[in-house]
Amino acid sequence: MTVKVVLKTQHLKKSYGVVHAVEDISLYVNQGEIVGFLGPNGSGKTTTIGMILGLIYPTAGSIEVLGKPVKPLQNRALQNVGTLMGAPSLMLSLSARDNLRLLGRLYDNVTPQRIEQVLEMVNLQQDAHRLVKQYSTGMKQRLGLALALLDNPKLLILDEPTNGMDPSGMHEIRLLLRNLVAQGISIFISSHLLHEMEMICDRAVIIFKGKIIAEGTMEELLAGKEIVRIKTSQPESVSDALQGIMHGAGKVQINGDYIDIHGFTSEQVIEYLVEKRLTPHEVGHVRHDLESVFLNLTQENSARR
Ligand SMILES: Nc1ncnc2c1ncn2[C@@H]1O[C@H](COP(=O)(O)OP(=O)(O)OP(=O)(O)O)[C@@H](O)[C@H]1O
Repeated sequence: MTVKVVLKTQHLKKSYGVVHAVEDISLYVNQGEIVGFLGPNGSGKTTTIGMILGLIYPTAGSIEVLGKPVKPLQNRALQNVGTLMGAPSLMLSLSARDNLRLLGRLYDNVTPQRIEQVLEMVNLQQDAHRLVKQYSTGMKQRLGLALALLDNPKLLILDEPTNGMDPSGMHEIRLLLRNLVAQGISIFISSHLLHEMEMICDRAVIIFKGKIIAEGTMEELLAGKEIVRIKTSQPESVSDALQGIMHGAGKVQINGDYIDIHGFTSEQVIEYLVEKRLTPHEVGHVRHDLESVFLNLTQENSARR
């Protein structure tokens, strides 16, 4: 079975005078995937999404959505795309249902049944009659997603949709997005909330200063990069000795009585310790999460520039 690509950018670039907001972004989203677009503030996520949505003219590069090229200010390629950028624009003095009715008028096929369907998809039926000004941040974001879903999109493009939400609100959005994917919708989602994204996404593209610095499935991004943690009563001298032997490779961090060693396997660390006749109290591993992968990558890339 061939995998269908629902979003593809090639060598996308955007400069504002001397500011290179996006330098060379080539990425793709396969049908049925949730792909995270991750990067720190100012790394170029919103600019990239603006170009994908035809809102910003690229300086160079190409974009294809659902097999059609995206041309700025022409929305033909974006007919089957739903989007939510940050906090949604809502009519606070209307109910959620009336917000959906109002926006539904912009589309040809939004029936009252479809409105009830999207309310159900985002789990807002019980509160659909309430004024939106009484809604929590999480409920407003869910209503924003309902608006994005109104026209039956095949692809959702979400820019920081969980910003400002508490853990329970994020949990709901997480379940909701996984549910949408199970129904055949593909999702491209930007965020700097790495822990959240690790739980939501199938794949991630990590950008830094406008360029991709890593991409892959969560398993690929987290694989093969163990942190070895040793416990010792002399962390300073053990750390100095390790750094001396490692010749600048890897990274050694002291945390109280513990030393975390990045970039080496536990066998290598034990070999080094034996060589120096150092005996730690314990040698173990710490689980590598997306946040530590990300921090290491951004530190490495900052050092290189
Ligand atoms: N209209 C503009 N004119 C000049 N520079 C801009 C403009 N828009 C964005 N930039 C710059 O481009 C870079 C990327 O910004 P962008 O908003 O795309 O990043 P981001 O990853 O979405 O950040 P955040 O997470 O803070 O929203 C930043 O340095 C920003 O200051």
